[in-house]
Amino acid sequence: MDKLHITGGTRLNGEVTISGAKNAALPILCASLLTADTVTLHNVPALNDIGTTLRLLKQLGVQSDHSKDGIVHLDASQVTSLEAPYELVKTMRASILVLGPLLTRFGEARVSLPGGCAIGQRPVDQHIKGLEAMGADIKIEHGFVVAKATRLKGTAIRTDMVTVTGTENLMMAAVLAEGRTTLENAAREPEIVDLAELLNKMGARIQGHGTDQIIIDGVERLHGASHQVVADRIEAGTFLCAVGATGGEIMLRQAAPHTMGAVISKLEEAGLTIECGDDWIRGSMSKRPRATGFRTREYPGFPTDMQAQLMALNTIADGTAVIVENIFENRYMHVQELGRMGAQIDIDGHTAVVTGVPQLSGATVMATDLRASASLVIAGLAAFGETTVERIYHLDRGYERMEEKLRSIGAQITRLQEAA
Ligand SMILES: CC(=O)N[C@H]1[C@@H](OP(=O)(O)OP(=O)(O)OC[C@H]2O[C@@H](n3ccc(=O)[nH]c3=O)[C@H](O)[C@@H]2O)O[C@H](CO)[C@@H](O)[C@@H]1O
Ligand SMILES: C=C(OP(=O)(O)O)C(=O)O
Repeated sequence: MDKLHITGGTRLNGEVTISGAKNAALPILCASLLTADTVTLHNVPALNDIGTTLRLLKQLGVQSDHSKDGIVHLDASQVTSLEAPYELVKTMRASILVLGPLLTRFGEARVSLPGGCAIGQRPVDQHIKGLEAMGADIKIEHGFVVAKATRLKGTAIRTDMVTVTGTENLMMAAVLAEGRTTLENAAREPEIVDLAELLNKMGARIQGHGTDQIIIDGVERLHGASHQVVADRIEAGTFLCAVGATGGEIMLRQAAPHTMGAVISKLEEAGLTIECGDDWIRGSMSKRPRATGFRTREYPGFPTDMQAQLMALNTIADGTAVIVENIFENRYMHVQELGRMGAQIDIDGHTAVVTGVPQLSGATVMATDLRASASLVIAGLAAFGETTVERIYHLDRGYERMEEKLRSIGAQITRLQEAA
């Protein structure tokens, strides 16, 4: 299993190109199942989760190629299987996103209950409830969601909570359903807007994406389209936290600052100077960070996927920050590892109280999930001495060439490859 070795204490300076968003690219790849024509995607990041999704689609019969420059062509004209097996689904939450497309286009699907980051229970009851409301017959059998329908029928669906992949699955199911579907309490994340824009290019009739009420008028069939995946706001936020922790100046290219309002304003509160253009962000830091409390919320609130990284910045801040994680019940697994580096963090239920220390000290730590891994890298970059981050396969699920990008702006970070 690969590890990262970091020598901390170097300021970061330079330019980084932000990749396409994992959480937009994954549903968009699954959307290719909705048409027999070719879908061409640009700006698809080279990540383990993308590889897993392409393998899953291949197993269903979808032909694809992923070029080095991030272009993927997908052809779902010959779908030969309607089953997503456990082996391909176990590591990745987003694999549940083949359920809606398969069911609505082929009337049947058998999808293993998904894995993904172990940050909470993460049931898929709202996906199932919504599809049942559209007329699907669904059973859970031997760890699989087994769904059947003749043609799904549009209806009004109100999910009990705001769910990102739930909204995506139901939106994809609704595009080929008979009549109008209204999704109430819908998620408003930029990745949902990106998916809806692709679907509309394919001939879908979706309105209201980006608001909490999405209206979808079903059509008989969709056609091929070409689409550029939106920039990864979490990757961009992670790099800004890194420069906030080490000091220095970073220019992020091909970023989407309009999707990052809550993160940018918290980072400014922490002391970074941030300037933005349409597709770039410049962030600089020349002092010790200020303690900055926050509560995670659905978009446009502060994203849970940035909680661990901003916590890492708070560990060396001046003052005490109160952090509340509202989305997932088990998303503080980085706290113990940050503690090994000298961080002072107390947890009480959903609340973490971080008392900043002047300096962290390097240690061997273990990554437990994707964003937890990123927080340990940030802590290692800022710490005095050597840090080894173990189990970085989590990081490889969601960050494209992270250590190369960090090295290009001056970080002393290397990957230690070990035979499995
Ligand atoms: C691939 C992808 O896009 N992953 C993102 C997606 O995950 P994901 O789509 O899994 O997250 P959800 O928005 O669905 O989850 C929000 C909350 O609702 C609960 N819930 C959700 C669905 C359901 O049927 N029942 C239920 O109880 C979840 O356990 C969680 O507590 O949004 C999360 C919240 O922004 C992000 O952290 C993930 O990075
Ligand atoms: C939690 C995440 O991913 P997933 O939903 O794929 O587990 C994430 O991207 O931070």
